[in-house]
Amino acid sequence: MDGETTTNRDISIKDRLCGRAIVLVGLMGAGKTTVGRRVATLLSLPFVDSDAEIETVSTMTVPELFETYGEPEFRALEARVIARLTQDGPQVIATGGGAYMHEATRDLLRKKAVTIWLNADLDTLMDRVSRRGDRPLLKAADPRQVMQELMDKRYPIYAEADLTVVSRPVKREIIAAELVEALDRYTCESPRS
Ligand SMILES: Nc1ncnc2c1ncn2[C@@H]1O[C@H](COP(=O)(O)OP(=O)(O)O)[C@@H](O)[C@H]1O
Ligand SMILES: O=C(O)C1=C[C@@H](OP(=O)(O)O)[C@@H](O)[C@H](O)C1
Ligand SMILES: [Mg+2]
Repeated sequence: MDGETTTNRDISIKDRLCGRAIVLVGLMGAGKTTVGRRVATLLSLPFVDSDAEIETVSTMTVPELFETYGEPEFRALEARVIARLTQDGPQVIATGGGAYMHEATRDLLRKKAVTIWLNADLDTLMDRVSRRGDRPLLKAADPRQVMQELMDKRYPIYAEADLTVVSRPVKREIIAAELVEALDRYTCESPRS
């Protein structure tokens, strides 16, 4: 079977979501945007990326928002955008790496979503983020050190997500398939009516 076929199992997962969104959390470079889009295709669900949505509503890029208004304003906007997106029912939402650190966002997602942490090691993350320079937090003298500090601070919080999938240097289709399998198991074991 190819990686893009929607099966009866995938349709059942959608039913068992009972209106919840599938929300990907994790550090920059974990693959939330890339894998999230594939999972949405597999499950025939809409896909939205919170950074892209923020850029649409603000008509600014994420780096411009950080530069013009600072990180606290970006975080406030991010929390509002995610709160709105979770009203829209079953869909796959890729969040920006800092979104799940916001306590009110975590509380909301506990009720409205199945959350999945894409957990990657430092080498994998650095390899992936080094391809683009559009992450303001990494515009530092030692981006690897910044990433390590973010791992130390954020991984205990990401671990609160409903599910964890290990993101590693294998094809993105494999990670997407593992995520769907994890969702299948989880929605069977934790049904909601
Ligand atoms: N499984 C994978 N294998 C190889 N490259 C990947 C994989 N997942 C993501 N990438 C690449 O890594 C980079 C960061 O991925 P992205 O989805 O933007 O991460 P995030 O949204 O978590 O910051 C992108 O260039 C993407 O194409
Ligand atoms: O980790 C973070 O705080 C951030 C992650 C980015 O998104 P990705 O995780 O999709 O790279 C983006 O929201 C912003 O640069 C801040
Ligand atoms: Mg992303």
